[in-house]
Amino acid sequence: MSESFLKIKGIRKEYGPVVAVHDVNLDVRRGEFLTFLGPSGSGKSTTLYILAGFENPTKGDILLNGRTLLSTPSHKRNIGMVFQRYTLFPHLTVGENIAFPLKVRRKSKAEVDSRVREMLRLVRLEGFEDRKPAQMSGGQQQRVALARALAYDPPVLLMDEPLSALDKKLREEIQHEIRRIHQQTEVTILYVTHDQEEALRLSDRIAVFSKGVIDQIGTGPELYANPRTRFVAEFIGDSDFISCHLLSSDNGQATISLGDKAIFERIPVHGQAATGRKAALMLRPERIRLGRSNGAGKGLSATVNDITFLGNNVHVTTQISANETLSVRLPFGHEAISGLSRGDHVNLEFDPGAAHVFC
Ligand SMILES: Nc1ncnc2c1ncn2[C@@H]1O[C@H](COP(=O)(O)OP(=O)(O)OP(=O)(O)O)[C@@H](O)[C@H]1O
Repeated sequence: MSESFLKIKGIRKEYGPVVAVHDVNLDVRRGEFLTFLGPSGSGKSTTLYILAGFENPTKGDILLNGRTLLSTPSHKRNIGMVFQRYTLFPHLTVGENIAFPLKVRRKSKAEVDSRVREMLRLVRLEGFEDRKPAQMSGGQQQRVALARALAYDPPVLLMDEPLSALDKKLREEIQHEIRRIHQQTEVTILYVTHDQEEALRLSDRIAVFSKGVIDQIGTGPELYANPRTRFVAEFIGDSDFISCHLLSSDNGQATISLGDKAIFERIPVHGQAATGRKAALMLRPERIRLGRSNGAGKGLSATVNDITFLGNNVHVTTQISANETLSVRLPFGHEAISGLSRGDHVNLEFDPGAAHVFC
């Protein structure tokens, strides 16, 4: 992974009055696994279709190794695709499906046969060569689709929600396979999903889409630890937002008050910070420390509302004011939970770096 070899420059796409993509800019590195993550309608698929050549942008350009792709028709772009709806040819066998893009490229029979065997090995489907797609499970079919897309060694592979039709267990299994295949082939992958867990599991970097633009791009841990917008904070990881007052802000760090007395300092602040204004404090449930209240704690006073057992975690909902709650997640067996019950008074603390203020 080094130099930028795929560049998306100022892409905009209008469908009549609908602006599907406003202004998307992206530098993709060779060998990178980059995921477009965002809610339905945020412009992920449209951006991918423009890369594939199924759609033309209203504005902007796409460069592969410094040369525009827009003048090259879709079938000549040499880009692999695995789409949820871009299914296998039902009348061809698995082997014939994988061989198809090679035959189109007029490869010799010996080359086709050896490449089909290699691809079947890569997706761990040796022995399935003569089956028809209908005789295979959904997960196996997607692995064949992956083999077919990779057969001619494309520099870039586009995947649009390829696993959305599969159940959770199978999805995880194929995610694992996709990761292994990416590491083995070093193909550059652009992957679309609206599932944050899938994005975090697979990607080197994630581009978070919102309303036709990329709100933020970074590795999973970067987006989780340093979300620049409230939207990204809500989309990656779990979070609660409570209202606070901004007392002062300096150099990207804020001092805030919560309720009447609790004051917190050095909290990263985002947006147009205006002293004296109301803002939203974001906290992750797993970054809050919960202790028994002795009335002298320097954190937030709260009352336990509910305790839910979730397997390896325990989720504690606390009431911090008449109409605001805050969730705390603790590992099962944590000493803070032992003997804890509804109605107990507790003290909640967090490190300044574990919180964010959004104005
Ligand atoms: N052919 C089209 N004609 C008109 N509007 C379209 C067309 N294709 C997409 N749109 C609109 O553009 C916006 C972005 O759509 P797009 O499919 O790119 O979003 P997405 O993030 O991929 O969503 P999903 O996860 O639901 O596929 C949506 O508002 C959609 O309705």
